Amino acid sequence: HPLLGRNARTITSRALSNESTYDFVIAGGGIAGLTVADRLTENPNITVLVIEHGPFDQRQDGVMVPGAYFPVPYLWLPLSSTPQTALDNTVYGVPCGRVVGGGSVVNAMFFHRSSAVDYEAWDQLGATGWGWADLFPYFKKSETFTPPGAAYASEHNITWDTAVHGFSGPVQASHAPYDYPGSANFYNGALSLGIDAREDPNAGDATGIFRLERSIDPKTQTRSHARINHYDRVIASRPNYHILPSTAVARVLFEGTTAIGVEYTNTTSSERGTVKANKEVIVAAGSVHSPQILQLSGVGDASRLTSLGIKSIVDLPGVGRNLQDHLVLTVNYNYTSNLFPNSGSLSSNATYATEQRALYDNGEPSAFDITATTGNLIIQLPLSNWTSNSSSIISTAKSQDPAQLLGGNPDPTVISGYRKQRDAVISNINGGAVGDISWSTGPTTSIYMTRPLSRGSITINSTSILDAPLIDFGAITDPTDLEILLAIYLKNRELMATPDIAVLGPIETSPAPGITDLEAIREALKKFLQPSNAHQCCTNAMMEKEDGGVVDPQNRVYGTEGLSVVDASVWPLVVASGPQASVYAAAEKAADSIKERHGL
Ligand SMILES: Cc1cc2nc3c(=O)[nH]c(=O)nc-3n(C[C@H](O)[C@H](O)[C@H](O)COP(=O)(O)OP(=O)(O)OC[C@H]3O[C@@H](n4cnc5c(N)ncnc54)[C@H](O)[C@@H]3O)c2cc1C
Repeated sequence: HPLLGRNARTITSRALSNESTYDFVIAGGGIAGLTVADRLTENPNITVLVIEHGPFDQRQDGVMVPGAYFPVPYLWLPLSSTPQTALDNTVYGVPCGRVVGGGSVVNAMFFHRSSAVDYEAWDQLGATGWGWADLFPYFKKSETFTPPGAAYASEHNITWDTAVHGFSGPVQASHAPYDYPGSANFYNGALSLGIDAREDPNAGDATGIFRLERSIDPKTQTRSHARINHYDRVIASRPNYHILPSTAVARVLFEGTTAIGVEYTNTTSSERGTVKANKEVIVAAGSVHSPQILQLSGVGDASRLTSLGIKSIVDLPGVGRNLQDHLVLTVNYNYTSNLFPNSGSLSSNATYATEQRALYDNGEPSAFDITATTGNLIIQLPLSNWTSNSSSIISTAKSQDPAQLLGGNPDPTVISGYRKQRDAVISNINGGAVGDISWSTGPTTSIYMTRPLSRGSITINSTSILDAPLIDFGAITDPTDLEILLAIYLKNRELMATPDIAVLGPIETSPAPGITDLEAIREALKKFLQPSNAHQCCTNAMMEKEDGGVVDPQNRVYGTEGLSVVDASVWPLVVASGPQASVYAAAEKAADSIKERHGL
């Protein structure tokens, strides 16, 4: 092979010709893309080219140092939503990473699995073979977990179950060796409300209160991201693994319905070219951009694509439908007697910040070990633990007409899949978590709504990859979601009123200070709600084609040959935890499936 033998860290388009051929071409070098590239190139006879829209990061503090996380570099800018009809037509930013390593380079580094019931729902919805027991070995394979020291762990209520972790995988995972004193108040306040302490959320039950594991190398207290753990880690011995950065995959090239390569364009020089794939084109551009690439390639709703002048290769109306994310509501407080230090201290107290930075640089426990502005603890609960009103919320959910909710005359297959998803979500609503509360110990408490019933979409609006697609979160188009959010918000008021937290003197400043009328609270929540926590998924769902599905359980795009999708866009349902641990595990599983079908 002409490209073998070059141990190129990166490859430039000048080194490629339109005749250049790899076994696999991967569109998008984020978490899933680099995980799969790493596993495929374990075989020295297999060549892989990853084409990534963004550049390599420069290992600056904003990437590597948890406490220096804000402002976040390498976000995809500008990227915005369509006006959100249920939120007064407000337009919101769409947070995504655009860098080699994708979301793992810019995310808040929380690294944890969801409850088994979430993956069981995938399996039931058509992702056959993707249940908890199927994914479990891949969760272990993906991580090297380093538990904290015993004394520190017992002082800070950190517990874990060794049997469920991996100890030789690529992602370095650990607990922060530092915490603010207010965390104890949060923890004890939660227990006093009857919320269970979970020994280890990674064991199949991710409900209760627990300390968050992070994708951070405990030896250096720096981010373990996909470029480090699935590229830098192996590249010295992999001349068969190439990355072409700062280049957009413009479309997949077909011969009939067989994918034979891709067309790409440099994102700054607009230089264009094509490259061939012998065995497969693997799409891994994330849940916003993977459906965009498929649609631009003629894979999607045929009538929509034809109206833009794109030749239809396969009519798959589910491409770009089923967009899900976690919604975020920030509740702000002034504290009359908060403890020092807290998560606000790094920005408000220069002496403390200088002292903590010196400790960090010296390798000692420091506030810089914690992701800036976010707490170490989280509460995740099912609906019936947030509210005594769950049966009335379930009735609201059941009374909705799925076809009406989707809007825009959706294909009957998409409606059919949505109905099945709703049944699965509603039947588990008192099982797995539907939302979270995390108090940073400083001015902000974050409420996450992690089990939305509303659905959004990604739809191309031009024939160019350099134009953003229409991104419609469909936020709270199902009014049930607002009721669930309201329930969590009200529970948070109870939490803040427990003696352990009340002693700190929290005074709410937004979104609904002093308001008790429920309708007025709903309106206030809508004003402060963010439709995205950067956890977009599910836009190329692994479901039956008759249910609006896009890929089969081996990640292959229906109606095509040589084309697969491996990123979070293939999930049928969003998981009710930070997604990245599940993206790594699902990509490990996809890599095994690809190897198997090619006899590798
Ligand atoms: C700000 C932020 C904070 C987050 N915090 C957390 C957290 O704390 N915990 C957690 O679990 N999850 C978190 N996430 C989410 C998590 O990072 C994502 O779920 C995960 O990265 C998704 O993986 P993926 O492989 O599907 O896509 P990505 O990792 O997003 O990778 C997709 C890649 O494809 C590239 N691409 C797009 N279009 C093209 C194209 N046309 N051609 C070539 N390349 C293309 C993109 O540049 C990107 O690098 C966060 C995400 C963000 C953005």
